[in-house]
Amino acid sequence: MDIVIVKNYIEMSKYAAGLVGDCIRNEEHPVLGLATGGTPIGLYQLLVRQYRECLLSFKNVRTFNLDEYIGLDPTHSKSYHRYMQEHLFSHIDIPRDQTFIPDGMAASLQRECRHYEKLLKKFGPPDLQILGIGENGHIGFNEPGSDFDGHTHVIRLADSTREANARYFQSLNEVPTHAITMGVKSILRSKKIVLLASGERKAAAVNRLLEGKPDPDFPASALTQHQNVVLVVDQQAFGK
Ligand SMILES: O=P(O)(O)OC[C@H]1O[C@](O)(CO)[C@@H](O)[C@@H]1O
Repeated sequence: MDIVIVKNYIEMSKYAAGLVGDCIRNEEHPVLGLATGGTPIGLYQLLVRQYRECLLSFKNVRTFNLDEYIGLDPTHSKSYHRYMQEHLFSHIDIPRDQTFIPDGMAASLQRECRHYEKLLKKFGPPDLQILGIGENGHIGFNEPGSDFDGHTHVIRLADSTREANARYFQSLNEVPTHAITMGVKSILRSKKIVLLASGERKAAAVNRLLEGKPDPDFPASALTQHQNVVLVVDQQAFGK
């Protein structure tokens, strides 16, 4: 794992935007794996800026999001569908049918998981996968105890994740209890993985990741089994 230590959140976002820009410019049909949450918002702002300045086009890009809450309609203000529209898709020239996010409202969630995995196999794997890290070590919504061989599946969110994400909702009660997430194995198929971590809240998770021991109780540790991972971490999250 390559480790890039940057000063702060802005520098982390800039570094990541550089890697995404390189990927889009170098690949004929780039496939990006995208994350949500607070971590990649700065990255998306920079990508939108590069598009507006005509430095980047997303016309040939396909995107796969890691996860979606179960039970939230795509128009729900806290759904990841809506998040992606608000932070990225509605501001750039990516064709709608080239963006994929699991459907958390699907009548059959199991069928939706299989369908998403098929799409990943057909168009993927991502050339570059953006990841954040949960305070409990989750990647996507693969919670502690997740199988490293897992594909896209339904997951019950850990209490610690619901508590951490309650800051995005009006109250803890509103945070969905379940999500669809790409599995650890689906994530590890990506050609390159960029893991972003910013702020003191992430320092313990980053520390544990750097211990380097694969442990299903700490899902991010699966990344130590991948040959092309860049951890972009700011000084606070690195604990220095
Ligand atoms: O960036 P946050 O809001 O701290 O969340 C950490 C990670 O957990 C997830 O929200 C789970 O989907 C990631 O997408 C995110 O990067």
